[in-house]
Amino acid sequence: MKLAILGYGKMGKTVENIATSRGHDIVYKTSDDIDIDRLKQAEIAIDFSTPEAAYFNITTCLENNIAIVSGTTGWLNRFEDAVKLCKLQAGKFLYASNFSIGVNVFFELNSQLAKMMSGLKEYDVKLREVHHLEKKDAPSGTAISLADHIIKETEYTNWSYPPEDSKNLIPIEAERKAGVFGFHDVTYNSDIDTITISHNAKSREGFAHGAVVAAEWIFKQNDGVYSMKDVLQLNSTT
Ligand SMILES: NC(=O)C1=CN([C@@H]2O[C@H](COP(=O)(O)OP(=O)(O)OC[C@H]3O[C@@H](n4cnc5c(N)ncnc54)[C@H](OP(=O)(O)O)[C@@H]3O)[C@@H](O)[C@H]2O)C=CC1
Ligand SMILES: O=C(O)C1=N[C@H](C(=O)O)C[C@H](O)C1
Repeated sequence: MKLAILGYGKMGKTVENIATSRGHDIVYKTSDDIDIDRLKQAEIAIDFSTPEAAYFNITTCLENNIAIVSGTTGWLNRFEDAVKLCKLQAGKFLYASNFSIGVNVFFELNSQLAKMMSGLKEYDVKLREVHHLEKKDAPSGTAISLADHIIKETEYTNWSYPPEDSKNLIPIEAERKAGVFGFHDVTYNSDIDTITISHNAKSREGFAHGAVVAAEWIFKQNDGVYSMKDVLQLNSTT
């Protein structure tokens, strides 16, 4: 594929390595506003930019008939607008708060655990995420996805960050620590015991590999709005 990389930072560079090793051509990469003529040389774009830039990057791709895969977090208040534009343009758009296979398995586990815990009122749930010091947004997109999946299966109505003491809200704690690529845990606590599930990323490779696999996958699909669930087809009951 002829690939554009929008956001040539830590993730953009990792995507470049993996995409090149899988035989793709990087025809355009930028850490700045898009040059549309150069973007149009690509068949598909992968965006790992900033919360401020992502919506513009995604919509620019859709308006120019370039399939777009985005992993940028912290811009989701505009997600539905991007979906509408994708449908209007008959484009291809895939977003994931986390592209790693392990986290997508963890998402399934989290949903199944939430379903099991939903009737057990003696337990309270809490989420925690730890990331490197350069991360711009908090809480992480992955933590928000985990919270949204729990809300679907339980009577919690929303999440809180910074954590609030409320029965209806899932508290999310965020910590910033040098060298952490991405750690998430979900804990159910009662007076009797504690249940915790966690995921720890050992590098950025899993995120970048998942994004390139998602780009290869969407390249072959008809127009539409897709997620990693569509790409991975994980065998789950949720
Ligand atoms: N979904 C997933 O699996 C993952 C998602 N992420 C998310 O991806 C995003 C990027 O993460 P990371 O690579 O670590 O961050 P970096 O800060 O290392 O990279 C972001 C890059 O975007 C550049 N940038 C700034 N403005 C624009 C613009 N208008 N268009 C294109 N690029 C621009 C920045 O340039 P400059 O430095 O000059 O400002 C920088 O090079 C974050 O939102 C992060 O949460 C990260 C890992 C996995
Ligand atoms: O900024 C990061 O590094 C990461 N961001 C994503 C998020 O916000 O969930 C995914 C991963 O945890 C790494």
